[in-house]
Formats: sequence, structure tokens, C-alpha cells
Amino acid sequence: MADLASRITKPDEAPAAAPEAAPVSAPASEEPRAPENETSIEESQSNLVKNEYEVEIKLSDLQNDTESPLYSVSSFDELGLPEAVNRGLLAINFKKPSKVQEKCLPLMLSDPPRNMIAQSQSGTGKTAAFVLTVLSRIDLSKPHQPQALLLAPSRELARQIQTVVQTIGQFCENLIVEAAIPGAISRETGVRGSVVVGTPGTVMDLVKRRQFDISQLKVLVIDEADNMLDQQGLGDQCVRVKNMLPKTIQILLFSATFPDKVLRFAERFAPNANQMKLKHKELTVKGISQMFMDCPTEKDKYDILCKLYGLMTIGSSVIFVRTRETANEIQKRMEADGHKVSALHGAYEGQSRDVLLDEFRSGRSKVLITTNVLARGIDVSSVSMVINYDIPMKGPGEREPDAETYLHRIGRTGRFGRVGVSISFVHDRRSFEALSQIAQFYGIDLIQLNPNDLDDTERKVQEVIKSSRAQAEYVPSATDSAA
Ligand SMILES: Nc1ncnc2c1ncn2[C@@H]1O[C@H](COP(=O)(O)OP(=O)(O)OP(=O)(O)O)[C@@H](O)[C@H]1O
Repeated sequence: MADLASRITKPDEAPAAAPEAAPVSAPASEEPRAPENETSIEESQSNLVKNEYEVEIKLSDLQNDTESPLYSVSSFDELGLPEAVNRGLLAINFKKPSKVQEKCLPLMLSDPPRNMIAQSQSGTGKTAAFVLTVLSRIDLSKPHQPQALLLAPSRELARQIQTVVQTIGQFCENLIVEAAIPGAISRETGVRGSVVVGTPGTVMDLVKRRQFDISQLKVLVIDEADNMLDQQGLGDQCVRVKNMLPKTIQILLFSATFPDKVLRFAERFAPNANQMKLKHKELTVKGISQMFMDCPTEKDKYDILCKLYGLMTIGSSVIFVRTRETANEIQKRMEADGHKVSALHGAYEGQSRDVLLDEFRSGRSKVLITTNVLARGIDVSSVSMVINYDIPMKGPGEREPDAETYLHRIGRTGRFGRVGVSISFVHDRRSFEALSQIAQFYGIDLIQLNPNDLDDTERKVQEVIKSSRAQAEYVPSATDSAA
């Protein structure tokens, strides 16, 4: 087993300045400079007070850096999208496509339609890639005829994708986008939109009750496809949904992770698909400084978490725990200790979950404790810190490190070129070895934080996240804007 020591930077070796942030914060001087009119943090509509930590970062620098997943050589205009869709992109300040958008869109839009399996790092714009395809393929003269079905693993992600379709499609006349999630579709009318975004169980129910006409569907998108097709989880439901759909449907599968076993299944699910794939070591996002805290005992994790509260509220933070019970317990204790936190997990009723996430998106609540239900896809640009209170584990008896979930969890920060910090807590040999294996799998150099020197932790974290505050404003996010 790999020793974590080989993958970490010890506290005394850690560079003083945001180590992992360097590739983002230092504009690549050897790369072509951005045209003057590209979006920069100075130009953005930020009302944040500027502070000494701020660094000048231009999205255009990243989009000109051939090493960046945001790199592209073309503009949206060159992709042949409908005019109303281009207007939508302009309205939300999307100037250039990211790599996954630039590479996949021409393949997905070609005729006759071909299936697609696409992998790209978290926060690199996969949603817009499939949303642009959907908006280009539907016939707006049939506004009540379901033509595209988009599936996601959680209610929250389905709602978020619905917002992105509505936001990018804001100039598409007669566009009706419905969410097929519990409680959203009226029993009297059934599904009445051309684009339907839902979770697989609810979609199955609607079809069985004949409230969803699937006969004219042209596109099936499965977001977080490795999770959705996993035979241990939602796989059966997705296969059942697919088997009911027209045989000619175009299938688009997207995720940041595609373990080999699931990829083989995905290739059968979406035959003859064009593919965009990444190697393990290409998967981590450079803007995320990945740190870990070796806590003396499990009990100490709570005290250390409370001491980090001030850092968590510089931006917004997500704390991931293993169970709903832990989420409730930590929330109760932190509130009793005078901290303002909220908790969201699957035991809450749908409407309350919606309210909780909307409050977090808008910044009314800044610290969210949650389970893996929010590990994937959720896009809140202000999240500057992710805490893995428990290391994610999987398999029988949860004995195996869950490298995919780790990547998705930390990917809630560092969205589209922003920077952020993740801190993973370990407290015993098992958690230490699990994190060690995850670090080795991705080839990450984790930065060790000293639980006895929280001033040092504060310094290291602040150097990264304070520099990200203004960045978080540099371009509006399609989801934030609607929150
Ligand atoms: N071309 C673009 N220009 C500017 N911002 C963009 C562009 N494409 C996407 N974004 C923004 O980038 C952010 C991340 O995009 P998105 O949520 O689609 O990431 P993702 O790749 O699906 O991530 P995850 O793997 O976590 O699901 C969003 O806030 C989105 O609005």
C-alpha cells in the first residue's frame, strides 16, 4: 500500500503561498495574452471589497492555456448553434467554449446523430455542452411534445439542470422545460414540456401512469452517467427507462469520472458512441488546493471543524459526512456552539431540500453539511472550501476508498477556473490509508495541515481562498443567476 507520506507536502515543506493555486493565479506568460476586451475580475460587476490577497486572474488566460480544460480555439459563433441560443450565451457572458464544449458539440450536433460518452473535469462546463445540444435539436413549434429527456441522480441536480436549460434557452420562444421530480408534475396535465429533466424513479412512474409521452423523444442525456449506470445503484432504473424509449434516440453520457467497469457498460448502453476520455492523473482540477488534517482522534474532528468555522465563512463551504445522522448531529452541536450552519440530506422532504439549497446558493446560508446526495454536479460558484469530515468509502462494509466520490465532492469548489480548498480529515490508520490510496490514484500531492497549529492552517487556507473571492464574480454562472 502506498504511504501517504510519499504523496504529501509536509507542513514545514509547504510553500508559503497558495501552492496548488499557482498554475491558476500566475498568468502563463509564455501563452498568448488575452485580448483586452476579455472578461477579467476588474471588469466584472463585483461589489466585493478588494483586499490585499487579490490576484489578477483572467478567464481568458485560462482559455488560452493549452494545458487548461477551459482551453479552446474557437468561439460559440463557429459552432452553428441557433441564433436564439447564441443570444442566451451572450446574455450570461459565456464568451468562449471550454474544451469539452468545443470538442464534443460538433460531434453531438452532427447528422445523423451519434451517441456520445464524454468525460471532463468537474466544473468545466459539461452541462452547457449537453444543454446546447438539446436546445439545438428540439422543434420549438411543438412546445408541449416531450423531445428531450435529461436524467440526473438527485432532485437538486435535476432542478439545477432545468435552470441551465431555461437560462441558456431564455430567447427560445415557446421553450417549456419541466422537472420530473417528486411533486413537480401535475397529475391532471402530466408532462407538457419539450424538455424534461428528472430523476429516473419519477420518470418511470410518469411513464407507467401514462402521464409522459415518450414516443417522440430524440435525445436522452444522462448526467453523472457512471453513477447513474452503476449496477449497484441506479443502473437498473436507467436501463428500464432506456428500454422504453424510441430505438433511434441519441444518447449522451456525461461525467467527470468513468471507472473502467462502468465505461464498458456505458459503451453497450450507448452503442458506437464518440468518446472523450481522460486519464486518472488528468482528472484533478488545478485550482483546488487539496489539503488534509491528521486529527489525533475521531472526537477531535468536531473541535477542529469548529475552529475552522471562520475560514469556512470567508466564502461558502460544504462539509461532507458519511451519514444523515452525522449531518444532523454536527448541525445540532455547531448550532449549540453558536455557529450558523444548515444540513441537507435525503431524509428531508423535497420542498425543504429546495429551500435549503436555494438559501445556500443565494449566500443566505454559508455553511452546508451534507451527505453524498450533493457530492455530484451541484454548481455554486461561491463555494471556496470543501471539507471531507469523513473520507468517502464504498463497497461491501465500506472498506474501499471511493476515489470517484472524493473527486466529485472536492469539485464543488474550483468551478470553471476559480480556486478553492479541500480539507480531508483523517483520524486513524484506516482513514489515513484510504486517503493515501485516493491521492496515489490521482497522483495528487496533498498538503498536510497541523491540527496543533491552526494559525498556520489559517494562513495556508486564506492565501488560497481570499484570492478566489473576486474571481467568483468574474463571470456569472448560469445557475447562480437564477437562484
Ligand atoms: N463557456 C463558458 N464560459 C463561462 N462559464 C461557463 C462556460 N461553460 C460553463 N460555465 C460555467 O462553469 C460552471 C461549471 O459548469 P458545469 O456545472 O456545467 O460543470 P460540470 O463540468 O458539469 O461539473 P461537474 O462535473 O461538477 O458536474 C457553471 O457555473 C457554468 O455556468
